[in-house]
Amino acid sequence: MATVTIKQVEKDYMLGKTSVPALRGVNLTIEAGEFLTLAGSSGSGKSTLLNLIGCLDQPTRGEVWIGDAQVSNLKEKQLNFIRSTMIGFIFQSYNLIPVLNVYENIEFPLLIHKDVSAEERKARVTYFMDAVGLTSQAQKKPSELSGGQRQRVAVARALVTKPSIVLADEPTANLDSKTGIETIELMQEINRKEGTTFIFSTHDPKVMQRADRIIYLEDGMIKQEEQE
Ligand SMILES: Nc1ncnc2c1ncn2[C@@H]1O[C@H](COP(=O)(O)OP(=O)(O)OP(=O)(O)O)[C@@H](O)[C@H]1O
Repeated sequence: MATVTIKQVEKDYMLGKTSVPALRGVNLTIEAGEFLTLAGSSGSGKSTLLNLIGCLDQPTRGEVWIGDAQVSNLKEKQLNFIRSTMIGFIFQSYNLIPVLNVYENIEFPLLIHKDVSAEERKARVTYFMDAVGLTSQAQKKPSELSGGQRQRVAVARALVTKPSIVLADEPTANLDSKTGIETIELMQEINRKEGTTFIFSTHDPKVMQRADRIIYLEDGMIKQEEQE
């Protein structure tokens, strides 16, 4: 089954009284387990599309489906449920909590999942902290880590709730090229192992080449697509 279906999606932002078209008729189907990137120059609509898939915003026209739910029809409570159970987010600026250590940052999104026992929580945090190679840094605060290590904490934090989709808006933008590619390779390894769908955006051609499918956006439309 398709994990994400985008049908004739348009998104306009209002800038004062002027309407700015950010997406202009996008159609896209993403299957479960894909490792896909959104490419395109600044302003082409990558973040807007990721925000719609992440249920952080609603399209002006058209439909966004996550699994079998059309998200534009859902109330805030149902959107919250989808966001917290089906989707993991990784941000350009990591968004870690400075006062929490590595272990606690990874654990944090699980604390609202009352159905996950303390034992299961510990097992999951331990598993994903190991998967991103940070077990030896468990007690460190984000300020004591390198950029690449911080982004690995963010990857583990996005995965700990076992979402079916992970969204990453320019996850390598603040990393040097080598660390950026290592981060993408880590995401790819998890994609292969866990079957999690990854959708990320990038400007960097070296990073984009690591994806199995590249969707090129231009002026709010899909211009071209490449598949490995
Ligand atoms: N909140 C907003 N209000 C008004 N216009 C916006 C808003 N967010 C985005 N836009 C406009 O929508 C268009 C698409 O922006 P978007 O951020 O989706 O592009 P992007 O490809 O992610 O760019 P970048 O690579 O710089 O992040 C741009 O013209 C942008 O200026």
